[in-house]
Amino acid sequence: MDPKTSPLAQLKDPSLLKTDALINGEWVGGASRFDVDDPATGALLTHVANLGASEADAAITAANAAWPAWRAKTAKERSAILMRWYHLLIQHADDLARILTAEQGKPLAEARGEIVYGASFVEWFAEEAKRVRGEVVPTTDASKRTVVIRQPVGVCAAITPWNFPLAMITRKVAPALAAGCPVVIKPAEQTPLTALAAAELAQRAGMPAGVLNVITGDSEQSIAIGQVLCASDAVRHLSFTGSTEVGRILMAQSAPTIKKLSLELGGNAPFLVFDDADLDSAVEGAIASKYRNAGQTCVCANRLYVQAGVYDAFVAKLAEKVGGLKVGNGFEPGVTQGPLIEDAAIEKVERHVADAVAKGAKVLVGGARLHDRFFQPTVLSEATGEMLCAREETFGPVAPVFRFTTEAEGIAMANATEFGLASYFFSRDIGRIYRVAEGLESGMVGINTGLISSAEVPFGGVKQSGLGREGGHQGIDEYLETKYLCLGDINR
Ligand SMILES: NC(=O)C1=CN([C@@H]2O[C@H](COP(=O)(O)OP(=O)(O)OC[C@H]3O[C@@H](n4cnc5c(N)ncnc54)[C@H](OP(=O)(O)O)[C@@H]3O)[C@@H](O)[C@H]2O)C=CC1
Ligand SMILES: O=C(O)CCCC(=O)O
Repeated sequence: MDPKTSPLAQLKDPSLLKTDALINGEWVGGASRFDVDDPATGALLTHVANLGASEADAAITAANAAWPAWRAKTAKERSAILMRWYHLLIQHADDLARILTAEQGKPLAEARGEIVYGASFVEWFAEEAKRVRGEVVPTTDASKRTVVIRQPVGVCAAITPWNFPLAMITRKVAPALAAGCPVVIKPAEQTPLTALAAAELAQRAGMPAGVLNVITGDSEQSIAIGQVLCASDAVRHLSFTGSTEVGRILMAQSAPTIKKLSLELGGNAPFLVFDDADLDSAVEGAIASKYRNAGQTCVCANRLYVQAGVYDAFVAKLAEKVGGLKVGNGFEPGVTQGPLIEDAAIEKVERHVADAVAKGAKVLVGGARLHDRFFQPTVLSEATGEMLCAREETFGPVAPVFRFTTEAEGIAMANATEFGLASYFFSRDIGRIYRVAEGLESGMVGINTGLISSAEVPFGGVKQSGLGREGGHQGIDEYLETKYLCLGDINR
């Protein structure tokens, strides 16, 4: 790409554009580079250090060496560094958003929203660092005292996806750092630049060398890096967000070292609208949930179930609103839907739509690729359980709308999946709200809202959507070991 027309040419602070990896406080170029492209234009943005197994090993060694001093800092000292990092992320939000849109494609305003959201995990865990408490347990033996303390687990690895290039890193790394653990981050091949810019700001915040390391690599090297991270005895915890398939591989690879795991995997979220719902609010919620990040979010509504009495009215209102969404390059003002991340992603969306139409779905709006990686925001009515979109995450801007009659049937359809990350429903009946919220098999339930994420709540799934919780006061527990101390003979 011509450096003058590159979206990255307009950074207020060009030194945020880092293309080397960060190991032990040093920027490392490596022997080869891989391309990072703008998914909206296909143009080359830059080349990034293509590292592999030996550099992953070096990063683990550096992190392990940095651990004693990092854990020995007081919580207040670690908190102060995290708070400085938070302020720098916010101060540079415009540049970070620009980098994020350039490599990921989401509209600039949405990218800026992600920077603020991503930074909020750093702020939250800077505060939580000071609230890691132990316990004194009343004993049944008068000669003993029993105490429980909590200590950092050790070196933590974070493997993160392209759909939230900052937030998926900070949601893992901030609690680890707050707890006293050093980290090795492996960002996605498509979106290393946001991760590296955030790492540069962590350096400026005073993060000691080796405490925060970023290893970049292409897809092939990612596999090698993943193997090293999983096989290492020094790495005590691995946190991963991405596909269930890769989550399973990492879990198997971590078995020999019995690593602690946090896994945030596929979603296939159901979104139910009951006859008693406020329909305008349900349509608004569906748009927010389904079309955020062009449908490329693991908590995006994937299957919309609407009760028979309001089905026709709901789909008509939804189709009308979806028809008004503006698709285009994320840097264009007013655009709400950017490109999909890669060719394989748009091909999957096309496959799901073609399959649904072949099996009887009607296209109410959209239904086709506009050009390149841009897909029309789509609403399909008369969706049924035999369609691919009922079973697999589409990860794109397609809303298949299924019909149900009774509350029990709606819950059963929603739960008919091996996944259980988020679910949503709209109802104004308080009894139903409790029944359905308790009946849905998912780690999170949005009730009369399509947006549920924030730093202070526990994010995570049940069933094959993963293990552990990120965010909330629970988020730091993943990075702490519980140790029980038994003091005997106290009367001598
Ligand atoms: N739960 C969620 O938030 C997400 C779900 N997905 C789902 O997954 C599908 C595929 O997306 P994709 O990006 O390929 O997701 P992946 O699960 O393949 O990738 C996520 C991260 O894992 C890395 N990775 C992939 N394979 C390995 C491995 N064997 N060892 C170590 N690291 C590995 C990737 O690196 P690299 O990029 O270098 O290959 C990336 O950093 C999407 O269509 C969507 O359905 C995707 C992203 C997020
Ligand atoms: O895993 C994802 O797809 C990111 C979730 C975004 C969020 O925190 O809402």
